[in-house]
Amino acid sequence: RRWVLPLRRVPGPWLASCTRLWKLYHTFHGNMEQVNIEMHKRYGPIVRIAPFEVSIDDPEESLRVIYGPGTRFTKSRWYEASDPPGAHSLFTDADIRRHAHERRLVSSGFSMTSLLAMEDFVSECVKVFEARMTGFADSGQSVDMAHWLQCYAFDVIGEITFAKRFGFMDRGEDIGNTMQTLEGFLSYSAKMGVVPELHAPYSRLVRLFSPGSLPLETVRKMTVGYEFARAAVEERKQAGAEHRDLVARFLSTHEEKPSEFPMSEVYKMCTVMIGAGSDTTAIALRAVFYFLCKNPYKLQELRSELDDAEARGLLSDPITYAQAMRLEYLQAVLKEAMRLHPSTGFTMARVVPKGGTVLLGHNLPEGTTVGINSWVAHRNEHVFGPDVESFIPERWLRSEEDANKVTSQFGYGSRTCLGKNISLMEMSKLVPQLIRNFDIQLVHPDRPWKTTNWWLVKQADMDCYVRRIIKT
Ligand code: HEM
Repeated sequence: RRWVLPLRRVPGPWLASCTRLWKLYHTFHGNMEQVNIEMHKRYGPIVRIAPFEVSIDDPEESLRVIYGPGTRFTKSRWYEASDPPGAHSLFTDADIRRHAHERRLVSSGFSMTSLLAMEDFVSECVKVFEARMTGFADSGQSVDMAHWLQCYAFDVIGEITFAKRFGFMDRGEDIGNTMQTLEGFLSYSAKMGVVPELHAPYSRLVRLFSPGSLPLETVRKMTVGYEFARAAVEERKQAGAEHRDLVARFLSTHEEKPSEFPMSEVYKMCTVMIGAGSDTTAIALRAVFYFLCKNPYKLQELRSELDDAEARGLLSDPITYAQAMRLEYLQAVLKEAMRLHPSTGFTMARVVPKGGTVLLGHNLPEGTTVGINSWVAHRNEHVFGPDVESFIPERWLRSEEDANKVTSQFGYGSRTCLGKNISLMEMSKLVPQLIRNFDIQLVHPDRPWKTTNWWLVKQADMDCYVRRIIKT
C-alpha cells in the first residue's frame, strides 16, 4: 500500500500509509487534534493519515474546493457510525441531493425570524443560570463551570426545540445520565467511524447479546437518543399550542408534506438537535471563559466595553441578541475563542468525486478521503500570523481583511452548521451577562485543563470561583 497506491507521494507517518490502525490508535487516545497539528508541522500542508486518506492544511483554496458552494465532495463513511446501521440523518447523509432536499424542508426553523422568536427561551435560561451562579457566589463554593455550561446548553436546546427546559440547571445534575449517554455515543462513533464496515456487524452483536453488557451498551444508546426525542415530541404535542419552538415548525412541515417529512423525520431532527447542539455550544462557551480567565487584560477590555455600553443605556437585562451583536469586542472574543479551541477536532472528512482532484499540487484520485481539521486550519501562520497560539481578540478588529478571514468552527459550504445562529445567540447573551455581573476566576490558574477528543474536543477540570460584582 505504501508504495503502490497513487497517494505514495503524499508524506506522512509510515504506519498510516499502510493501515488504518495508526488513525485508530490516535483516535483511541482522544488527542487527534494535537496529533493532526503535529503531523502538519512535521510533514507540511498535506499529510497521509490512512492508506486512502489525507489531511489538508489550507484554510483558503482547498477549503473552498472541498466544502464550498456546489461541491461534489460527499461526506465520508466516518459519519455512518453516528447513526444506527443503514440510517442517515441531516448531519450524516452522504447523498448530496437528498441532503439538500431535507435541509430545505427544515431550514425555515433556523431563519433569523424564527431565531428572534426563540430569544425569550434563551433569556429565560440566562436568568436561571445567573440565579444559580448567584447562589454559588453567596455560598463561596467553587463551581465546576465545565459542568454548568453544559447544563445551560442542554436546557437551551430543550427550550428552543420543545419549549421546555430539560431541568439540568434547576437540578444541577446529569438528569437520566443524558450527558454520559451522549459522551458514550460520541466515543463509540469517533472510533467506529475509522472502521465503519464493523459498525453493522457490531450492532447485530448488540442485539444478539445482553444489551446491558458494556461496551455493547453504547450502540444501544443511539436508539435511546431517538426514543428520548420521540417521547419529548409526543409530550410536547400533548402540551399543545406553542408556536415558536422547533418542534412546532417541524410538525407544520410534517402536516404540509407528510410523505416527504414523516413523523420519523420529526423525531430524527430532534435527536440531531440534542446531539449536535448541546455539547458543541458548551465547549465553545467553556473556551470563552477559560481564555478570558487566562488573559485578564482581555477580560478587562471586554468589561470596559460592557461598562461603557451600560453607561450609555445600550444594554438591557438580560442583554438582547441585537445589543450583543453591536458589541464589537465581545463578538471578537467569541470568534477568537472558537478559533483557538474549535468544538470539533477531527478532519471533516469528504470523498473526492469522480474524475479526481488536485489539491496542493497532488493528484488525488476519486474515492480518496480528504479533509481539513479546524484545529489545524485555525493555526495556519500564513493566514493568521505568527501569534496563532495566543488569544488575541483584536486580530478580528484590525482591518476589514482580517475581520473577513475564514474560520471553519461551524463547518463550511452546503454542510455548514444549521444551528450556528442559535449557538451564537446563546453565547452572545450569556457571556456579557456573566461578565458584567460576576468576577470569575479559575481555582487552579496554572493547571491546564483536560481535554478529550471524540470528534468534539470536550474540556474538563474547570473549577472556578465566582464573586458577585456589586455596582454602586
Ligand atoms: C458553538 C456551537 C456549534 C458548533 C461549533 C457547531 C459545529 C458544527 C460543524 C463543524 C458542523 C459541520 C460538520 C461537518 O461538516 O462534518 C455542524 C453541522 C451541524 N450542526 Fe452544528 N455546531 C454548533 C451548534 C449547533 C446547534 C446549536 C445546532 C442545532 C440546534 C446544530 C446543528 C447542526 C446540524 C443539524 C448540522 C448538520 C448540517 C448539515 O449537514 O446540513 N449545531 N455543526
